[in-house]
Amino acid sequence: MLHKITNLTVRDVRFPTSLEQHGSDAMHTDPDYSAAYVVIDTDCGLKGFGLTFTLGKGTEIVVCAVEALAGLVVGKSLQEIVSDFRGFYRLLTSDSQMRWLGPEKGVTHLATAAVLNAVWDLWARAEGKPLWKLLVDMVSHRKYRCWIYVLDVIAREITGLIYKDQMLREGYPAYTTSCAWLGYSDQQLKQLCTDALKSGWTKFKVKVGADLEDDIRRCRLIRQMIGANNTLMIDANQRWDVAEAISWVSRLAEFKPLWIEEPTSPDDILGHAAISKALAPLGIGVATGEQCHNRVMFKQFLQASALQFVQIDSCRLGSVNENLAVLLMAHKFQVPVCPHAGGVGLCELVQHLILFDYVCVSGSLSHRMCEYVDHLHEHFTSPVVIHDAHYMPPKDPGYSCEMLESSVQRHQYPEGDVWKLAQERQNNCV
Ligand SMILES: C[C@H](O)[C@@H](O)CC(=O)C(=O)O
Ligand SMILES: [Mg+2]
Repeated sequence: MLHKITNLTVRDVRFPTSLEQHGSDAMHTDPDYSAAYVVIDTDCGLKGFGLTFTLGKGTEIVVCAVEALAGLVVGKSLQEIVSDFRGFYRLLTSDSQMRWLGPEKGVTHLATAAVLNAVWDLWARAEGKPLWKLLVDMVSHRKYRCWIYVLDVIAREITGLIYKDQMLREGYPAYTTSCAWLGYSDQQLKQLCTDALKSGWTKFKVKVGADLEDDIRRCRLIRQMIGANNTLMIDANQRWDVAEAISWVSRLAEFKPLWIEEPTSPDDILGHAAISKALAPLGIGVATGEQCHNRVMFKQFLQASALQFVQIDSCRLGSVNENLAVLLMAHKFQVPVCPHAGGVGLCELVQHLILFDYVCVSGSLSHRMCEYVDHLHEHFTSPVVIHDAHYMPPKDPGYSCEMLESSVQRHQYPEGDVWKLAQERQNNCV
């Protein structure tokens, strides 16, 4: 069957997470976790679902960008796309008028991610496999032709499939960010840590960067809660300049964080290198990637030894195609990949990529773990399964991107019931 694509729709779906400060950090104090949600229809009735993640306002701009790309997708068949996926990736990212808006960064790249995520979902569904298994099988059949530009640093040899059974049995290790968003009270932090420890979590991330004294208090509290042997990470979401990052994190070194995440501007590669060098004697690494535009930036981060943990993002980079390139480069440079997840749908998507990374690329769990955030999974038709702080490999065909239609309708902005109600409340207050 050819699976000719007959239609592409995109919707602005938002969740009012800011009301309870879920997802808050030093730079994003009121995030409403949102998605530009794409559905691809085909002539045989099979659909592909994809999304990219945003924080509320501005999702409508990503929706416009997806609409601008739709004409490049509709009318093509799945076979046509996947038989030259590299060409299709270039088509989406190199349109001679659209590329001026990027290239391969910002809104247009988020839109590319949403569209390509839907295409990969469609492909995995057409093959009747979860996406991670489709990728693993592609490697065993030597069908990897999805990356460009970075061949100079890509490792060609890919390890075998010996780790698959282990993953199916035990799952992929995860850490939680859910206990310590910046807007949570100390009481809330304590309660959430207690619950998480009971559920088997051993690795925790805490938001920092707004106020040093607050950070010291919160890091002390969380370290007391989790004990000396569990793992702590800290995340500043780009709040500092380079010198400030070094002095601030040095003050937090007594709490033994494994990494400082996004200490400064995500574009400052040499700044990250300087921070990495200064913090290495304290045993603190630098992690970044959730706002790293593309594989070319990652290549330079790796070449400059500017990060010690690569945080791929399933919706920031150009979907699976570009994430594969980054996984291979990280392997080449022997830097562990610890994906960014959370948001809405990011856990659902990125679990496929990290499973592939373990089974076919890295074959190692040393200093490797995938982020987990305990929000909004109930809106997906195949939500993540976490067991004993591990991601259990998804079994359903596809890329786990499909949302419940009832959830999409309720949260569609601005006409969904959730937003109409919020608007009415606001009008009554005025
Ligand atoms: C605004 C988002 O919640 C951001 O804080 C997420 C993040 O940095 C992370 O999960 O890491
Ligand atoms: Mg982060």
